[in-house]
Amino acid sequence: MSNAITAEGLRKRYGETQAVDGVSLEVRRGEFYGILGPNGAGKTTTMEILEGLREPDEGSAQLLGQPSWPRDPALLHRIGVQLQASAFFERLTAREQIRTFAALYGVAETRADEMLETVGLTEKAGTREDKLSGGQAQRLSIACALVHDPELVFLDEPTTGLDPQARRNLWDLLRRINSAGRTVVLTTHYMDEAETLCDRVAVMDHGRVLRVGPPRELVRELGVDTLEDVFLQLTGREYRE
Ligand SMILES: Nc1ncnc2c1ncn2[C@@H]1O[C@H](COP(=O)(O)OP(=O)(O)OP(=O)(O)O)[C@@H](O)[C@H]1O
Repeated sequence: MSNAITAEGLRKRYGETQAVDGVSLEVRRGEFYGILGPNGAGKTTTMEILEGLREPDEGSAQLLGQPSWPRDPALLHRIGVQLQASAFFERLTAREQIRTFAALYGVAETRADEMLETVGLTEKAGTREDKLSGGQAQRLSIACALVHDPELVFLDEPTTGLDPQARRNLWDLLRRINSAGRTVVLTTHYMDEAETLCDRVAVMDHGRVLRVGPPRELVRELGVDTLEDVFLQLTGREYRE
């Protein structure tokens, strides 16, 4: 079977900024894959190209065996993308939001309500999206990305802004999804998160992939103690500004 993702020679420039500068990577089916890098490393742009939301200037990506660009509507049912909270439908409650996403995918309302429960938002089901806290909106966006049980899920910094308990709950949820055979690709600024969840990580900086491997192997190869040390050694930078 083909990889979940195969990307070759991706490049993307915004004006003077070479955001992505020759990224090639492979994500296997069923893998939990992390993209790490300092601010501005090109993680989000790379994800957007992989998701088929952005056209690369050069290079190409295959998503579940299909070209990611031009966007193939048949792939939409098979992938889940966590959108920013600003992409919610205006003035709908949490329940209405996720039921709307469910309806777009032809998924039952009961499944939408279950997902709300899974991310701990049942009590907020009747709250309008603009009245949710940052962490609650974050969890709602993740629930919306997962409502149609996609084979491949993309999450961009999913636990940023969550309190420790919500973060653990989300880790459990992502582990369950992955154990059920789903492929998960995420970006994160938290090295403990990458170490705990990811089968392999790609460390990026300046639009390039510097190194790929299982966290523990990278630690061993570089002769350091933690993934944080790996990050520091490869990028020469702390992982947060
Ligand atoms: N739409 C855009 N227009 C112009 N420049 C952009 C755009 N999107 C990203 N950039 C620039 O491209 C570079 C890479 O940005 P990108 O968001 O991909 O990095 P990132 O690794 O996700 O960063 P962060 O961790 O801060 O989210 C940055 O220098 C950013 O300022």
